[in-house]
Amino acid sequence: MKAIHFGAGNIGRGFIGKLLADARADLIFADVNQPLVDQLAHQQSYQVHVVGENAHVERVNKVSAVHSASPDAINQIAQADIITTAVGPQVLAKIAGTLAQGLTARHAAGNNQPLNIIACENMVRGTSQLKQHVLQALPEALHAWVDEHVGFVDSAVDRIVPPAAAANDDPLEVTVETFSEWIVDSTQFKGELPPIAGMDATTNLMAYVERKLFTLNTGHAITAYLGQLAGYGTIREAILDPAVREVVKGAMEESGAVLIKRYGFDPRQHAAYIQKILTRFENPYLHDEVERVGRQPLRKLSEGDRLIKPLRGTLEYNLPNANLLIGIAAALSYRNPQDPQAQEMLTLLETLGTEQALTQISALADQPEVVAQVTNVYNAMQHQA
Ligand SMILES: NC(=O)c1ccc[n+]([C@@H]2O[C@H](COP(=O)([O-])OP(=O)(O)OC[C@H]3O[C@@H](n4cnc5c(N)ncnc54)[C@H](O)[C@@H]3O)[C@@H](O)[C@H]2O)c1
Ligand SMILES: O=P(O)(O)OC[C@@H](O)[C@@H](O)[C@H](O)[C@H](O)CO
Repeated sequence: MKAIHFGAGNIGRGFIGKLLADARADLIFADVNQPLVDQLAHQQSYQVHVVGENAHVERVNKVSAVHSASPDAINQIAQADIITTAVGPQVLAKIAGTLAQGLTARHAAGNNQPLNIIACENMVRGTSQLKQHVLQALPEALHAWVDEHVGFVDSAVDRIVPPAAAANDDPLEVTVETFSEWIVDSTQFKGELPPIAGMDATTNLMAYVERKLFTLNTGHAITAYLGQLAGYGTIREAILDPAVREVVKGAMEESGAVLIKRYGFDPRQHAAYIQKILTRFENPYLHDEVERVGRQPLRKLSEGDRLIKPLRGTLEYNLPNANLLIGIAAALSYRNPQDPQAQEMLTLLETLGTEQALTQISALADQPEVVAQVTNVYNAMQHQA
């Protein structure tokens, strides 16, 4: 099995790339970070520290790396059996051009073997969105061939992987939690399901994507935003504060009530799922900064993402949402001069005012009452800060 993984970052090296290597795939990382590409190409292996219960170190061997926009990457796409990504939602559109060039070369070479492409990003049906970008970049004459031979497979991916400590002298080493979950949509594959241990297939992907994004990521984001407001640097410090924990747990329960109603999850199992997530946030072996988890607040406040989509669910089913509203106000309060989206959000708040900025950022024009409620909480937070 020949595999190309776009994005040799935390989740790329620490989770998806590792599973592909464990499955004995011939694995090539594709990234834009040239020093990282050079280091991987030179070293061809790296260590993964699995921390928590049964802590141990694993080595990933025999990997190679190319620049993601290079002719090498295009050649590799022409020959690959599986392509995965962990580049960030906003980067999918950027790699679509390279994928389209690779597919064009594959077609020209007469390679009709099935190819499956799986985006492993924190978003709902990210691969389907990537497919649209790729089709836009391809001549129409190739669309039918792509439909026949290339599977665009949506997935849900869960493993907390913060960046390695700055003091670490091995830039390739990654530290990961023990827990991991990678679920793919079995209905979208072309050819046989690739034999990758740790990749589980389902016919009911949406339930798993929303369960993960609207529980773990909802709680994670709120922990980060309330954590920053309370002056904490890490997720662990924040979640150990009873006041933060109460809102985070409450917001996950509010979102959970929507998920239970929508997908029929067992309420007791869902409560256990939330409890396990709280324990994962407390992980004493991970140093996960609130700035990583809170990154790109405009994305996190967008209508289909972890804060607003669960809120919309509570409005649809007439369910409680007081903690989600606090979480949204905390997200608006997030400040980070190093994060372009945090800066853009601040500019919007200053130029438009809170109500109009939130309405625009989160597409809430039809919910003026909710916007007013969040604004009240936000104003109170600014006075306390
Ligand atoms: N870290 C986690 O805990 C975690 C867990 C689950 C899902 N995710 C998701 O995985 C994705 C990546 O997250 P991460 O934490 O690994 O981020 P990261 O910043 O560590 O890694 C992203 C990598 O993508 C590379 N990249 C950027 N533009 C590229 C391009 N055009 N072509 C190829 N590579 C490019 C970057 O250089 C970087 O190495 C995100 O969508 C994130 O939401 C992360
Ligand atoms: O990657 P983001 O920015 O969408 O979200 C930040 C974290 O919540 C996220 O990376 C989690 O660590 C991950 O989703 C755990 O599976």
